[in-house]
Amino acid sequence: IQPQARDSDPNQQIRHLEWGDLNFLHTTDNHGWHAGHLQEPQYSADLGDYMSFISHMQRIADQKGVDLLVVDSGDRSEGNGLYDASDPMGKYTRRVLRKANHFDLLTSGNHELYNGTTSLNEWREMVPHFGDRYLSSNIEINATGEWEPFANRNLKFKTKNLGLTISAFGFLFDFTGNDVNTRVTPASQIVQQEWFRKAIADTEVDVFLILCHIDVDFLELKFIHGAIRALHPEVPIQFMAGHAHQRKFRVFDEKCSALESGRYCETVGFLSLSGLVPKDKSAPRPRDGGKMKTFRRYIDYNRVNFQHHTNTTQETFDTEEGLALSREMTGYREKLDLNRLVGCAPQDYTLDKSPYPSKNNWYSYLATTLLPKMVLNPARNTTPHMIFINGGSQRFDVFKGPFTYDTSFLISPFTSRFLFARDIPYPIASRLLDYFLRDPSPYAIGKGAEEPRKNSKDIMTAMGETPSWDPNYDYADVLLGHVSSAAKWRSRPQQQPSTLHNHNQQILSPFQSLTPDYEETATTPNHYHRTLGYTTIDDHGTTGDDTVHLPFIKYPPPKVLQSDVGFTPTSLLPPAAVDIVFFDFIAKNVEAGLNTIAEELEVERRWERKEFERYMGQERTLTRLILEFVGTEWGKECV
Ligand SMILES: Nc1ccn([C@@H]2O[C@H](COP(=O)(O)O)[C@@H](O)[C@H]2O)c(=O)n1
Repeated sequence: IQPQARDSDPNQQIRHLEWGDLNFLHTTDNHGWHAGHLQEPQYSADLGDYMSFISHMQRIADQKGVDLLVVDSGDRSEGNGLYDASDPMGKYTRRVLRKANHFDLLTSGNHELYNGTTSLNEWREMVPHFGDRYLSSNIEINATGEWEPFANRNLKFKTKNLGLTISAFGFLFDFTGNDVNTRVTPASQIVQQEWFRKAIADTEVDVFLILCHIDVDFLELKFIHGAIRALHPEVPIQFMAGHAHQRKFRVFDEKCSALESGRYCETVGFLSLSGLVPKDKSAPRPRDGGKMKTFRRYIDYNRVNFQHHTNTTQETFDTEEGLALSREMTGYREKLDLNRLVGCAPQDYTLDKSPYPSKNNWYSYLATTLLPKMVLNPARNTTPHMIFINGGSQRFDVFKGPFTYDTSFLISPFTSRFLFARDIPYPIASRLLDYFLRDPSPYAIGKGAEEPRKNSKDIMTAMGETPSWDPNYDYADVLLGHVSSAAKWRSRPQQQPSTLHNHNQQILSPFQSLTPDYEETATTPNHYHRTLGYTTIDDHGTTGDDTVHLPFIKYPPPKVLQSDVGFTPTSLLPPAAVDIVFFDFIAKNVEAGLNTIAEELEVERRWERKEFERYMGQERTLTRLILEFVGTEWGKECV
């Protein structure tokens, strides 16, 4: 744990783990948060603590004679000062991850590929270090003038204790926002390639393991599932998924499920498979034979929970390696000056725990206060303008109290530049937001590829081209929006709110009664403390989270926010034309939006991206602007 962080409340109710034959610890979308959450005790463990946890879990697995695999689904990059403040970015993150060397298997996310230098450094430093264990079945890199697989496409191996034969792959969703030095082949094409078909034709495999940076509800998983199931109706398939920044678990069939383990070092996903029978007759027989069973649990990323699950104490938990790694990260954080106090946030500003717009919402604060004050171009300041920011560019809540140099990266890590399109006729400009809201491009977190993924034509084409396609799949649920059995849980009859009480015997609000954990709450002994946290509902029900929490309400964040400067949109006399100011990250969307609207309005003018100009200097990133704003506007007396 880092010196500035605090341990979580030890008096919370924690649900246990059920070990199986093959067990997993899974992380995803950590985005550089390996030093832990300094302002949130519930997620305050760091990578050193996680290493100690893994070593105890490994000991338990060995004692039980079962297997444990530690896997990571990518997006280790971007989103925390430990990653973003170094030059080159990720220098220390990659170093500590190599030193920890704790992954049995890992793969890449989209954030390893947005920036050409990031992908090159990942390929140069991480891929050779992890060797065969770094899996990437659908990414290629051109680092030497030739295209080559980014990492190992498939690994077949036997587990240490039970000798289970695993065939593992690593997939990224159909991502198209990558730099030109990498290319991503859609899963629907990979499943038809010779090498993949040969690999899945293997009849010795006990478990197909698909490590992927793909949300459990994305269509890509159906392609992979369908291709394997067509050859192996009975062999277990396990997806270890990522990308949506959520805790999710989805059942595909009796022997196939997908686990997605949240984000930002808030969650370690635990999954166990029991009832596995090795095809290799010389392998030891698992004790629990019989019907296959899958168990999942989302562990809150803190030392108290890690100790609970390993039956250790403050005195017996830490390993030498874990402590050394924590110290090393403390040193890097000091070197990067991440603890420097910049200002004091006067209140909490949240991305999705308060409605947009409202006074506690960060996007609202940006739109009304910060952007108009900080996004400046002396030559154009007097021209009315609209500033557009894609919602996914803002990554984390601001907490009341100390705002450090590190915080600026947690909130807004990207180095996007501000561009502008000058003198856009108001009738066109005023329709842009609506265009963005209708456009399927990824403006927000976890949204995936640019192409509309629910396009029935694409799906039918792919089905036709995949000879082994399982005709029993119901594609309607993909086309219409997936309704998993989680929805059934949500819609099942609830207890009356008036009969429910929390541990302080307060009557719960009707909203709270919607969360199934309250059925437990009503019968839980009073001595447990309840903190706000995850109350996940997934395909196995309502008890996936290891810690029994009070729920927080989540509101939809804006896909794109608009800040109007120098005019009042409701005025009867709007300006004839405005400047459109935006991140270069959405430049192609602005270009497409302007031209689509112009066409709709039968205006002849068309725009090209090369006409867009810099609104501010290259170094005036939103991260920098936030730092300057906080330093001058928020004061340094934290109460
Ligand atoms: N340079 C960038 C890169 C990404 N974004 C935003 O992040 C979203 C993707 O993040 P995930 O963690 O969900 O993979 C993407 O849709 C953008 O909204 C950005 O703003 N700038």
